[in-house]
Amino acid sequence: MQVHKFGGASLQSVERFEQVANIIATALARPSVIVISAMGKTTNALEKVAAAFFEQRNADALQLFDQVKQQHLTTAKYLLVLHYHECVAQLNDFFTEAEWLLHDKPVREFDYYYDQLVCIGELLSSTLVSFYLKEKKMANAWLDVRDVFRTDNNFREATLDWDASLQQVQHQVQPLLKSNGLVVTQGFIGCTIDNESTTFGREGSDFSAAIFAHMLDAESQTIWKDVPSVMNADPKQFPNAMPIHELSYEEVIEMAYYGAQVIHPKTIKPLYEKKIPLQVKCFLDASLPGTVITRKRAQDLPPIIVKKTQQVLLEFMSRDYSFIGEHSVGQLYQLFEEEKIKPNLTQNGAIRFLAIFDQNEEKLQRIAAKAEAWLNVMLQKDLTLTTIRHYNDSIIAGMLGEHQPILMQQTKETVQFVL
Ligand SMILES: Nc1ncnc2c1ncn2[C@@H]1O[C@H](COP(=O)(O)OP(=O)(O)O)[C@@H](O)[C@H]1O
Ligand SMILES: N[C@@H](CC(=O)OP(=O)(O)O)C(=O)O
Repeated sequence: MQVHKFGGASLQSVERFEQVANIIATALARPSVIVISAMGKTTNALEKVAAAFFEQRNADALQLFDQVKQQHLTTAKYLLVLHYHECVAQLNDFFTEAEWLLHDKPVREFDYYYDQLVCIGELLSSTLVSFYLKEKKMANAWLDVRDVFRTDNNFREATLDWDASLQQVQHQVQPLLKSNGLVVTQGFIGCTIDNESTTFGREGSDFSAAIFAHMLDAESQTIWKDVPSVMNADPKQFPNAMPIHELSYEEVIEMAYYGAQVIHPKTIKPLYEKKIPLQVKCFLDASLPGTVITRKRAQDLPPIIVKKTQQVLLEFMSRDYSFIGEHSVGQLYQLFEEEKIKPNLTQNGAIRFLAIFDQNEEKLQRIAAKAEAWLNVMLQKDLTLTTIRHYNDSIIAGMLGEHQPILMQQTKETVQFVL
């Protein structure tokens, strides 16, 4: 069996739904599990709904949610004739799930409401895909993954209960695959034992697909993207980026760790453990070779560049020339954990500790305020963190130009600098 994942970009318009259905008709083996992300930028839109609700701007939240609703209803109208009413009935169930909550008052933490609302994106898009495949005479079973993936209640960064989830996969998914050939389900989301929805963190659908691949001993997992393959840099930032057709799990895990937004970092481990190849293919042209990721170490890789903009530097300095030792750094990491925020790069000096983060004004201000109890703290915004794997001197010189980096770290394989 195979696992295929279609991300938001592959479902951002009616034409793209048609392309996805063509790929499913022609390029997928049976049985396959099809893991679906939310349409286009729906997750961002639902994040705004959650924020408005939590600030008790219920009317705004309902209005923002209505835009999400209309977008899905319009898509259903364009895609479906035979199965239109059945599909709208299922979409309405999820609309009601969200609206029921949006009329309420928040009494729990933000992350809980975030997950209850944001998970709706995947439930809606997978419903559309499932009915559209039926419309195209492709039998399939739609599965609410919340009945299968058990997680803890660490909302927005849930941890999977592998044993409990494996049992559900065996009891529910395997029979569905046998009888239907195709199972359409959601990425990114799961559920606690108390029936509360959870999410695995932004862009977590690749990870969901890898969980299925691992548990079902898939022959392969394929992620369908809007790029020809994994490239040696984001082609949106570097138009001359080159395709890379073969990569090792290790290389991809490093790329993802440094912030390449092409594959979610948690995806590799479940595949690595079962030696399942990960393919990245282009949904715009399925005949392109794409990238195959396996245990095999690729030779002669070009420099691989990951550029993260909108970075913020927090500089923590000791007040009295005492060293910033393990204890102080440990306390800082505790603050980062409390705020559920991870530094992208750190550097420890005698009396200084530097940490680079993605921009998140509120969280970073809170960390700075708390750390000021024992340290001086400075914050610098609008920086760019560049990571180059397999670098050479000329590429570093070309990227630095006349600039002097604020921070630079270099190992044999990787150089990182902040400008
Ligand atoms: N090294 C890279 N190779 C290819 N694409 C990359 C790379 N780094 C970043 N990207 C970006 O990843 C995008 C595809 O991922 P994404 O938008 O998350 O797709 P989806 O949401 O559909 O899964 C591409 O459009 C590209 O801009
Ligand atoms: N919809 C979620 C999960 C996801 O993985 O999406 P995508 O596959 O489009 O990156 C997000 O946007 O974070």
